[in-house]
Amino acid sequence: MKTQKRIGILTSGGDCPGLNAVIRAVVSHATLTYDWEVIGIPYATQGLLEQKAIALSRHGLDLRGIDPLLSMGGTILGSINKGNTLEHADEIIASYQALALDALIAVGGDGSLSILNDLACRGNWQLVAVPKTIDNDVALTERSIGFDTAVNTITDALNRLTFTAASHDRVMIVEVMGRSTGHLALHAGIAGGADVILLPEIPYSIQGVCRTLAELRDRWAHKFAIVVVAEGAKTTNEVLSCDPALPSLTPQCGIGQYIAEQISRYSTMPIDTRVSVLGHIQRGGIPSALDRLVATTFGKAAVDLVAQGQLRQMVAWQNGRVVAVPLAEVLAHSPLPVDPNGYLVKTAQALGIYVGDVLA
Ligand SMILES: Nc1ncnc2c1ncn2[C@@H]1O[C@H](COP(=O)(O)OP(=O)(O)OP(=O)(O)O)[C@@H](O)[C@H]1O
Ligand SMILES: O=P(O)(O)OC[C@H]1O[C@](O)(CO)[C@@H](O)[C@@H]1O
Ligand SMILES: [Mg+2]
Repeated sequence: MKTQKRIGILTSGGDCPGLNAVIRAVVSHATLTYDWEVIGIPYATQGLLEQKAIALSRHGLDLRGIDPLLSMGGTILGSINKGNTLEHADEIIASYQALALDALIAVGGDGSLSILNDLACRGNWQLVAVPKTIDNDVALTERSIGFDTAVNTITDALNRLTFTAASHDRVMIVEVMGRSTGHLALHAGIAGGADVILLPEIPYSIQGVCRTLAELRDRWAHKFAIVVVAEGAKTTNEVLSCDPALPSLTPQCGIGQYIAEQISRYSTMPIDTRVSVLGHIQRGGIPSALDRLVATTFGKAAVDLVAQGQLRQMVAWQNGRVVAVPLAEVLAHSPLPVDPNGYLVKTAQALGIYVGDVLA
């Protein structure tokens, strides 16, 4: 039996490919299967604060029947990863009632979901969460929307850099995103054939990096190399990853530039380095087939959770299936770090890739 509901959907945190695909799935399933009304809240908590609502319909953005949402990057609803949410918490909580919502589907990463979960607990909202983030650091799910596309983007960049590196016998240092975790660096580094992968979870030493580069050259006549460094990587000495005392670096300098300086300083042989900071290119592009699939199945499952009254749950990808997990448990274990003794790190080491100084 159908029960008329009015549900909201918002996207929060850094944008990523696949957000529009999840919006499409939620709107399709909620309207076609359940005959509910779906409204989009623009700019996450900012839109809630301002009580903004956009009516969403299954073919609302079509042009001559062509549906752009499945393959469009970014989010048509807009997103924020900063703001005055805490200051205006009471007003935001009240907006849920003012907008006459029966439930809210929040698509976000660990930061946003934690904020929204607090608001939901205080306001007794009917909240269902969908994990998205290129960082893949949301716990209890093997996949978050956007990660696969970002890994593909980085891997493509590594392929391109490999041939120019080889042509000039250079060491290419590629700085990638990930905040406090190294999932992006590790996955793309392995897939893109990196020689060195530096992660926040496994401290590195510059001696270890230089030793690897020397061995490549001396033992294998391999005169070029690819170094992938996560933006949050740390040294074994716990020193700041970016040394403001170095003349060419500003306090906000990237770790990629810092590693290049360190290689030049500590390597016993002359090494020509170049640094590429992939930046927000990693958040752009059309979603991969896998991200579209994950987004679509997550969107469908989130609507079903609302229908079943299973609230404060997050949809999750586990063992090739979509399941529901308690949001509080997810947040207690997020951001999820790379396991330094996990199979991916062991695979990288088995192939001779330097991944920092892992303690046995
Ligand atoms: N809706 C929001 N309102 C205000 N601040 C936010 C909001 N969403 C995120 N932030 C801030 O940004 C921080 C980092 O969020 P973060 O970017 O990690 O978002 P996320 O949801 O985890 O997604 P992602 O990690 O993919 O960007 C949060 O801890 C919080 O301080
Ligand atoms: O949009 P901003 O504020 O530049 O955020 C950048 C951060 O967001 C992410 O892209 C996703 O969390 C991180 O990998 C990166 O550190
Ligand atoms: Mg996050």
